[in-house]
Amino acid sequence: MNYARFLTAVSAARKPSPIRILTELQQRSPPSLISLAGGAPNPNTFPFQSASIKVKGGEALVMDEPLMKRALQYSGSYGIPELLSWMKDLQKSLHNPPTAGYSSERGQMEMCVTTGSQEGLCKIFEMLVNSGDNVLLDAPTYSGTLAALQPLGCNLINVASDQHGMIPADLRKILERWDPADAQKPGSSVPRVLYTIPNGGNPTGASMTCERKQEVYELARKYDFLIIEDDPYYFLQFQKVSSSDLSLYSQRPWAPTFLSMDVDSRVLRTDSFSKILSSGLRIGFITGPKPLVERVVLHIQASTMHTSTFTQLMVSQLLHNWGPGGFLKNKLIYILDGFLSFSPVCFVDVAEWHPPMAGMFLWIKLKGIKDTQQLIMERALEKEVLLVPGGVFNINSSDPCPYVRAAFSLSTPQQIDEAFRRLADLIKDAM
Ligand SMILES: Cc1ncc(COP(=O)(O)O)c(CNc2cc3ccccc3n(O)c2=O)c1O
Repeated sequence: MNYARFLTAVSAARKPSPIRILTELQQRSPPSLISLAGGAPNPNTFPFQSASIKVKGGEALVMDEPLMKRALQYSGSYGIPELLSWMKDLQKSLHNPPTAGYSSERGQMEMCVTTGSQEGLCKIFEMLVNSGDNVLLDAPTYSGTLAALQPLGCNLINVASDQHGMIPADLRKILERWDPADAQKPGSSVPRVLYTIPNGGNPTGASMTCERKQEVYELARKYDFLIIEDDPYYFLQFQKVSSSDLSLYSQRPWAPTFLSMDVDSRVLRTDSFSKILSSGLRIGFITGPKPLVERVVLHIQASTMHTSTFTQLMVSQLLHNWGPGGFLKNKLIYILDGFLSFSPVCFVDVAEWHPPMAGMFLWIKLKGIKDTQQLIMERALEKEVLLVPGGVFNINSSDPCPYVRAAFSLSTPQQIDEAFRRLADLIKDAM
């Protein structure tokens, strides 16, 4: 793969930070090394001495004095080694990416820790998207992605989707505007990036089938574009997995990921611990070709420097205590029966929806309502119910949109029923 043609001028201009090189050199050196190089503060001056964090149903995480000094100090921009190696093992076990065995030049699988997958997305977009570029994505889509992409001045091209995710036939029809042979030509307008949320889409709850992913990947090969697989709801797929035995993952009932079919090293995958361990800890991961992950890390060096060392160490201790099998056993059970059995009678005559396949959202079309913005932002609060008007998930948020997004992660089944009873009243009043 010729990655140079995918980089923005800003990303191509980034150079390794000399200070960060020294930090990483020091971290790889024996304790006998005396460094007068890095401008790191002396942890003996820090007020925090140790910590013990109680874990539900498991052993406490202990940070004794030496570990606390490390936790409070600068660390490497890729992420701390023990967390990265744990995640690399998990990615290889779950997705068996062809790129794991590639050379660096061929796009060997590499990873870095990000401060939430939101940071990862933001830095990936800054690396790949120039003003005026054509970017493919299924809409509606995550409003945080639109917020990161639209200020870059790119041209967002909406690929139709349904309850099974992006529709390859529509993507093919869009791409027929271009000759694939032009893709590598300088100044070509052939799209170079496709963004999608393959599981438990936000806001739709839709998940892509294996067949659709394969068709999209073949189109990516034909027109030579990169795929950004934003998958924070991967572990929130409702089809139960019978075993936490990693070796069985190749037969798991879930559709394979784009990462697992990436023979060309053209997939950048963002994962997140927000929906399964903690959203406030801000831990995400990028998995992708080494030449591209390296450039994201250069941006991290010049911005956040690295994700909190303390947070990374805390999560790493938990994951090592659980082991990969324990992690999957602990975190794959995410069934909100209350919502999945959701079918309040009061609601079916005023709205329609598809049951979500994963994630935490329901995408609801309100019958007889042209645009939900005013209904939700002005009238819903009177009825003491709040949802997100669907327009915020569309490329043109001012276009009328009859949908609302409901999140079912924070409410009890009883609260959900009551909320929809109130919404049904609101819709009937409005009609
Ligand atoms: C598809 C997709 N990709 C990336 C992210 C970012 O997750 P991170 O790993 O935590 O950075 C998200 C998070 N989505 C949301 C976050 C959120 C935070 C506060 C309040 C509301 C929020 N609502 O509504 C959201 O949908 C997502 O849905």
